[in-house]
Amino acid sequence: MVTVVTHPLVQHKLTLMRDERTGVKEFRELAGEVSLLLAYEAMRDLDLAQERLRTPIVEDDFPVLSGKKLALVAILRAGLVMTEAIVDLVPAAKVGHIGLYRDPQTLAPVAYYNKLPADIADRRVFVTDPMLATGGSASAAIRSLKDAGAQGGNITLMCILTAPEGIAVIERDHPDVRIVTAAVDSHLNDHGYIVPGLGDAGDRIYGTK
Ligand SMILES: O=P(O)(O)OC[C@H]1O[C@H](OP(=O)(O)OP(=O)(O)O)[C@H](O)[C@@H]1O
Ligand SMILES: O=c1cc[nH]c(=O)[nH]1
Ligand SMILES: [Mg+2]
Repeated sequence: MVTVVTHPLVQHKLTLMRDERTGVKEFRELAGEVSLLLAYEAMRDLDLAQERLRTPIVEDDFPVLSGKKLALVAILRAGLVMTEAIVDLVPAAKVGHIGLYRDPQTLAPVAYYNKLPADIADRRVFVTDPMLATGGSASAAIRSLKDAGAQGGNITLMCILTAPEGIAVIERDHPDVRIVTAAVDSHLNDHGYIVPGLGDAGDRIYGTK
């Protein structure tokens, strides 16, 4: 299932990210802001329980988060900027890291790091990567989460921008995983970049080009 967050704030900030004139500092800030807004939607169905407490006025029951604990899992490098923003919203979440880069020739994901919370199987997992292009990186990351015991139904993939090709790969490989994104763009170009896209997210976040 794909959820596109059409909120005007998200769409406006995404347009600023697409603009080639947007510099590193602003791009990084925008990526964090959009991530928070995507998290607001992605976490809409978190369980609540009633807790009894006293306000300064009366005693009553009030909602608190309950149910499964959360994990945020960043696909390095670019996904880091998303988890770092979102963890402020859910400070009790544990954070995992999956290091993958996309081989520029073959576009296949190359794994170089994996550190996940030991109890990942018992958590709701929010995987972050700004870009879902061919889908190879996200599919491999979700595979390693499932190998570590996470259930597909407990995994949400959060991407700022997606391509139809990447969505098709996730729906084929991991039909039980939900995708939350700000936009589904037109297609991939011959180099596997999203069109119209926003360029190379990692390079724009870290200024490496
Ligand atoms: O869907 P795919 O075709 O796999 O492409 C998307 C991947 O490419 C980018 O990472 P990149 O390989 O540039 O690594 P980086 O984050 O370290 O820059 C992006 O952040 C995704 O992880
Ligand atoms: O358009 C794209 C595709 C893959 N990775 C990016 O950062 N951008
Ligand atoms: Mg990159």
